[in-house]
Amino acid sequence: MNAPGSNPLLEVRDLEKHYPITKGVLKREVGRVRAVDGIDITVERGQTVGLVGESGCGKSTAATTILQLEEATGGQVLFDGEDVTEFGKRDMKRFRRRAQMIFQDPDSSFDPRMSIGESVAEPLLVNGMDDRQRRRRIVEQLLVRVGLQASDADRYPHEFSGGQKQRIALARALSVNPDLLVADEPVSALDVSIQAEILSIMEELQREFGLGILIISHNLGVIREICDRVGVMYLGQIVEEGPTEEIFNDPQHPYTRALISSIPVPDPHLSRDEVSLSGDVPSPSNPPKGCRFHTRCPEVIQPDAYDFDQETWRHFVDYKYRVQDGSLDAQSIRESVVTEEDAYDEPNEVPFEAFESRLRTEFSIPAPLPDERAEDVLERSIRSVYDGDLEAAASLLREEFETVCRQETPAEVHVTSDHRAACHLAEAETAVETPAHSSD
Ligand SMILES: Nc1ncnc2c1ncn2[C@@H]1O[C@H](COP(=O)(O)OP(=O)(O)OP(=O)(O)O)[C@@H](O)[C@H]1O
Repeated sequence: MNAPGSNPLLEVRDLEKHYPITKGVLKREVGRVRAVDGIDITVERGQTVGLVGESGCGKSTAATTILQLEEATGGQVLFDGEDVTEFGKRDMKRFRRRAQMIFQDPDSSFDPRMSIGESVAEPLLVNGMDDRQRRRRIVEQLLVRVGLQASDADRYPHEFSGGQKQRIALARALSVNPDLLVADEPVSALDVSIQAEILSIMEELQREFGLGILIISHNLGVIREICDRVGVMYLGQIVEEGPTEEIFNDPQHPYTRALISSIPVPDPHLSRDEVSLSGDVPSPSNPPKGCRFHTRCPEVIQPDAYDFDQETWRHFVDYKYRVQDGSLDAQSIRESVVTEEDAYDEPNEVPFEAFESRLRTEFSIPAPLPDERAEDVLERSIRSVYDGDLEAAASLLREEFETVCRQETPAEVHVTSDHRAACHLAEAETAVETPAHSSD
């Protein structure tokens, strides 16, 4: 940890990596893929910090941008207090030694023609250690340190299993005595039985070398195993961040809750209510307005005027968004009625009642809705969909069923002094618990 007043090992501030989307021969920029869209994360010496989220949330881009393997489009990466994004050649070389990375696929990390000894020694050579025997001694010590044998230095990558190769990758990363290790899905390509071994070696090495580790994983189980702190990433942003135990025991963001609920329970007799998330992560080239998670959030907030059962409300909002983005296909609903009911031969023979009933079944929307006014608007919107006028349906729904989750971007709130989350629900709760905040 830091001496008072000294800088954290790594401090990422408002980091952005946007990829331009270009068109035509002139490569005119017509949009941006917001892969990383303003993240803050800190890694102290001797600390392990996890970055977790589904595939496509921007974790790998965050890692490569932090390490300057890709140029940031905004923000700062402070390493020991110095802004890495402004480093010249010499400082960059020093940074490249002090901050090492290991990847998911240990196979791709090695040149099959080089012996393990040569591969592990490579960073030493690049950093100017010309003494061959000294290099060899260090390599042998490191191989033993990661649970292999000194004589393995003379063998070749194909002679090792995936788990052994990941141990060798660790030995190589540590050969130059780094301060920071960034590990991108270091165990997800390995058998579950081997994963625990690699994680425990990482923990031991971290203690021994006083390393700061940033570990990236889609697997919260892995993160819980070894991290002191966790950042939960969704669509290029960190939606919740805090000490690991707090994140697991008192998750504030519905996305975190959904990820936690999907961790497999080892004992099949123990059950947990798994929160299922509908659909995939939306495209970062056109992220949803307001809270980016609202298009999939099981806890999306209802307008004050309604008191729907939450699941019904979620299904209802799914219907609304499908109407609004124009992806609801009335013809396929008619066709499915024809396929399932003998009464009709052609899609255009399907009457409104059968169409409506099929649509409600598809979206799990009960008939009628418990609220009369809502039922009236819903019914009129389904009538417009039936008539092929999605525009009219969309405008009816837009006016009636708005959620704060789409209307407003949630502010980041501090649940405790070092646990933050960006969700309207967390905002409401902290406002109740700490009234002083509301008057700020
Ligand atoms: N070079 C690129 N050009 C355009 N878009 C990119 C580029 N690299 C990544 N992306 C996009 O950025 C988003 C984030 O990708 P990234 O690989 O960082 O996510 P991830 O959370 O690490 O997912 P995974 O675990 O699948 O690698 C994705 O939508 C991806 O398609």
